[in-house]
Amino acid sequence: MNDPFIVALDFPTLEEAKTFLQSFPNKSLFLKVGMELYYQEGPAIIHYLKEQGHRIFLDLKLHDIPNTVKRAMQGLARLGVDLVNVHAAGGTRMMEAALEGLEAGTPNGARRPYCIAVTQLTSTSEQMLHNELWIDRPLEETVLHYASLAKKSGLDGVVCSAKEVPLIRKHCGEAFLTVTPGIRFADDEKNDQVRVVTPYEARKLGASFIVVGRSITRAENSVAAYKRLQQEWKGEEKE
Ligand SMILES: O=C(O)c1cc(=O)[nH]c(=O)n1[C@@H]1O[C@H](COP(=O)(O)O)[C@@H](O)[C@H]1O
Repeated sequence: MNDPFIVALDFPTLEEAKTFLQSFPNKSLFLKVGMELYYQEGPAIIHYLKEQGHRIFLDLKLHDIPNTVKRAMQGLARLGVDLVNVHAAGGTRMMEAALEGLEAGTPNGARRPYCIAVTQLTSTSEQMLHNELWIDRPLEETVLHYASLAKKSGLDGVVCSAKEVPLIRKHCGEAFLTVTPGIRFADDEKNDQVRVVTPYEARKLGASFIVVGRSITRAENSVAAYKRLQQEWKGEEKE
C-alpha cells in the first residue's frame, strides 16, 4: 500500500463513476467506495473496480453490536477489498469482532483486508463535540483515546484529520496507519469539512494516506487536480 492517495469515488451510480474513471485510462488508482455508491450498486461495483485493476477502500463505517459487525465483515472480506473501516465508538469488543470476521472471511492464501477505525469524523468541530455530543474532553484527546482503543483491539490504524497525526504516531507508533480525509487545496471550499488541511500540510504532518473526494471528483479538470495533488504532496505548494 505505497501510493498515498485515495480517491473518494462519491457518485450515485456506476455509470457516473465510470465516466469519472475514463479520465484516468490505464491508471491503477486507490479508490474509496463509500455508502453513496455501494448502497446503490452493491458488490458488483467492487467486482468491476477490481477487474479494472484498482485497489479498494470499502468505507462503510460499521458501528453495531459485535456479532453483527463480525458477520458483516466476514462477507466484506470475501469481496477481496484492500481496506475497510469501523467506528471506534463501537468499542474494543466490536473492533475485535470486526477482525475476527475479516479473518474468517478471507479466502485461503489471500491477505485479510486492513481494518481501520474512524476516531472523530473530520466534519466534527471541538464545539460540536462539547455542545451537541456532550463529550467534555478536548477533541484531540478523544481522537488519541479512540486511536489507542483501535490499536489495543489489533486494528491496523485509524481515520483522523492529519492535524492529529503527529500525536497518534507518537503514541501508537510509526507502523500504525493514519488515513486522513478533510483534504483541501488552499483555494477550495471546505464544504461540510471542519478539520481540514492541504495535501502539502498532510504530508508534513506525516499522514500515511490522504483521502480526497470533491477536490478531484468535482474539479473542472480532474486529471489536472490529481497532478496538483501529486505535486503538492512532493512539497511543491507555493507558500
Ligand atoms: O471514513 C472516511 O473515509 C471519512 C471519515 C471522516 O472522518 N471524514 C470523511 O470525510 N470521510 C470520507 O472522506 C471523503 C471526503 O470527501 P471530500 O470532503 O469530498 O474530500 C468522503 O467520502 C467521506 O465519507
